[in-house]
Amino acid sequence: MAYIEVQDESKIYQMGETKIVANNALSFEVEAGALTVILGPSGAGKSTVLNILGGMDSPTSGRVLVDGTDIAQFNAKQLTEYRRRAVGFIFQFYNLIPNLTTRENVEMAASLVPDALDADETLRAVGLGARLDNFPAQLSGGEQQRVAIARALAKNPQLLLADEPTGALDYQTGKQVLRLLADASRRDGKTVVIITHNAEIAKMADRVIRINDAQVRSVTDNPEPLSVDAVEW
Ligand SMILES: Nc1ncnc2c1ncn2[C@@H]1O[C@H](COP(=O)(O)OP(=O)(O)OP(=O)(O)O)[C@@H](O)[C@H]1O
Repeated sequence: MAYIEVQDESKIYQMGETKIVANNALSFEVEAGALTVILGPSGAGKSTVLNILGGMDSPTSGRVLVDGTDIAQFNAKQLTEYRRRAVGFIFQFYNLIPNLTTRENVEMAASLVPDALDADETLRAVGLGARLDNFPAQLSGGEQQRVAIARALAKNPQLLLADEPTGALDYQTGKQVLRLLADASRRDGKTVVIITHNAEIAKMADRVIRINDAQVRSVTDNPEPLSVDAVEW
């Protein structure tokens, strides 16, 4: 059984008289420990499905099995527990707390779970050992995104979800961030899902799920995913 099984998942937003079908009967699987990219243009429905996988939203219909449990059926309390314990979420614009230091941002996330990793060690592992007492505004965009990755990793979740994690970063900095996410899968066995509109980034994935116009258009496995260093855009 795959770690994630999305079955016929639809999400419809009702805006007054208008219905917006953001996800239209999506079905796909994500394997445990693999690096999966969800690829598609702006408006395709990628963030919608990632937010559902992250327990931040629920589908209108369909099943979303994560490690054998259908999170589509979760009530608000169960979703809160799931978000806290099972998922590390990385946003395009980092979403750090501006008046907490790097260390405090990571410690706060770590305090949500019983088996958290040490905040300082996790920050050292992403190359930020010298910036523990800095505030987010004192860091570059790439450094802030690395804090956000450390914050997600420190909770030690099985699942890492990243929504356009390199979207606000330049090429070299984006590569550093992708390298950390690839290591989380390849070295640490985390299940990593990255959404992007960049087809080049998809070449580093074990599996690429293409979404367009609210539907899954293809699911392709890369027998030989490229290393981050070989990916160019
Ligand atoms: N909360 C919401 N209320 C109403 N419509 C929404 C909501 N969230 C998303 N949508 C709509 O659903 C569709 C899919 O949006 P989504 O953000 O999932 O796409 P995306 O592929 O992630 O795009 P982008 O890369 O631009 O973020 C869009 O038409 C969007 O306007």
